[in-house]
Amino acid sequence: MAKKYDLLYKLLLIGDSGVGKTCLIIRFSEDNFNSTYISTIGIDFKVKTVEVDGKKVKLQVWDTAGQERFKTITTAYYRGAMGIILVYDITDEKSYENIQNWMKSIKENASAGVSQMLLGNKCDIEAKRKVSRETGEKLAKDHGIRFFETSAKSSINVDESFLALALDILQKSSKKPGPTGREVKITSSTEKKTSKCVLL
Ligand SMILES: Nc1nc2c(ncn2[C@@H]2O[C@H](COP(=O)(O)OP(=O)(O)OP(=O)(O)O)[C@@H](O)[C@H]2O)c(=O)[nH]1
Repeated sequence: MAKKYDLLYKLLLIGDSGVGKTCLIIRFSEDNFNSTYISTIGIDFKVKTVEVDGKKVKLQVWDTAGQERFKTITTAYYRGAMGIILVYDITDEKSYENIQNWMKSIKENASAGVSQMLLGNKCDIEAKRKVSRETGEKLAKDHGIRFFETSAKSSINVDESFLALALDILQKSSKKPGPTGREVKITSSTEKKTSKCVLL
């Protein structure tokens, strides 16, 4: 029987409660969105196999509870992650300010050299925006990590961001990261989905 995947990557989403971590994972794994808010208790995961640079990569995406009371449980999962996705809500300044604390938590708990990425979610509700795109971009740039504004609701930059992180991990683990670089193969249509939010 043909092997179902070539590589298995464990990704972890962290960020304040209510920023949309669960919705981003559901959009990515099931292409679905539900506006009913059920706060995650502890930790959960979903899987999706994608194609990155000609390889079948099974992404095991771990969803953590943003609430402080679950911190001890969730930080225990940092160590096994190959990629960590930091999420804030563009309509909630506090969730953006707290990214610094989440980054500190990565330093304390994750493996050195873990690939990271910053997402400003809920970019579909521009009218309620409190954090500018430039602010998010700058923070990511200062830390040398990728940045996307996303919308789990309108399906903007969700596949693109997960695939970009998977590519980062693949390149990091590759023995021959030559100067020519490697390309991520995004098979879904990216044009119409990236209209509202800028992709770096
Ligand atoms: N407009 C809009 N609402 C969103 C988006 N993503 C999530 N939401 C809403 O935000 C609320 C919280 O979403 P969740 O995905 O449960 O948030 P979370 O970060 O997983 O929260 P915790 O599990 O408590 O850590 C829900 O009511 C969602 O419907 C988005 O892209 N746009």
